Amino acid sequence: MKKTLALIQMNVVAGDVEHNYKHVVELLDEAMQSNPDIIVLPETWNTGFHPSEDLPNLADPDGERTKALFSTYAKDHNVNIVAGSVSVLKHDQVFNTSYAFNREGRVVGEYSKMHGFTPAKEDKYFAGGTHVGHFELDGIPCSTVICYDIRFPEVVRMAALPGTELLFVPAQWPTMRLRHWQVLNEVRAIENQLFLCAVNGCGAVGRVQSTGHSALFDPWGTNLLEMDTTEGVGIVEIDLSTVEDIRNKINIFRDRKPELYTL
Ligand SMILES: NC(=O)CCC(=O)C(=O)O
Repeated sequence: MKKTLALIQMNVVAGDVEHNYKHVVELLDEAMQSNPDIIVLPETWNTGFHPSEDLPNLADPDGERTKALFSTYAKDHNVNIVAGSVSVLKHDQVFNTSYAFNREGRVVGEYSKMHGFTPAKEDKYFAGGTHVGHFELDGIPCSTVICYDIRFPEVVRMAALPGTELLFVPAQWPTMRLRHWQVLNEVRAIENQLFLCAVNGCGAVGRVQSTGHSALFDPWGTNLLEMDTTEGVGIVEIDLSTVEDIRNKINIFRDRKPELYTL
C-alpha cells in the first residue's frame, strides 16, 4: 500500500492565535494541491511553544475550535489530517494535545504530550498526558508522540508495540540541537521498524529558532525526505510493505524479551 504524505512545516507566530488559525488553512490548501492521503502539522501551532502566563487565555477550550476546523476540512477534502498539536484548555489546565482526523472528519486519535520539556519550563505551564494512543488512517496502524517525547525510548516503544506502522512526531525543535533531532528520529524509526514522520516548526520565537528539517524515515532508517529551514510543504510517498519486509527479515517484536528488562 502506497500513501502520499504532506508535511506542513509552519512558521508559527507565538501568541497570535488568530493569525495561526487563518494561516494554517492557507497551508492546508497549499498541501492539497499535491492530493495527499495524510497531512501532518507541527507542535503547538495555535499558540507557539514557548509558554507564558497568558497560555490559559490563548489555549483552545476543550480543543473545540481545532476539532471543528479540522473535522470540516478533512471531510470536505476527503483527506486524513494529523493536526500536529495544539494548546488545549481542559478543566483549568493546559495540555499539549494532538488530534488525528480521518477522511470522514472523525477524531480518531487524541494524545497529550507526556514529557514536558523542563528546560523551557513546559512542565510548569502544561499538564502532562498519561497514556499513548493508537489509531488507524486508511487502515494503517498509527500513533503519535510529541517533540521531547522522542528522547524517551520507552514511550516510543509503547507507541510502537501494538503493530504501529506509521509514527507521527510533531515538534518545535530548536536549531542548537538539530543533530539530536535528526539522529533520534532516525534511530526511533530503525529500532521500532516503522515509518516515522517528524514535522517541525520553523521561524524564531525570541532567541530560539525552530529549526525546520521536517523529515520522513522508513523502517530501515532511510531518509526519504528532509526539508530545509523555511516554511513550506514537503511531499513524500511511502510504501507500507517495507514494514512487513523488515519485520520478516529481522523480527525484533518476536525476539524481544520484556520479562528480562527489569532492574
Ligand atoms: N518542544 C520540545 O519538546 C522541545 C524539545 C527539545 O528542544 C529537546 O528535546 O531538545
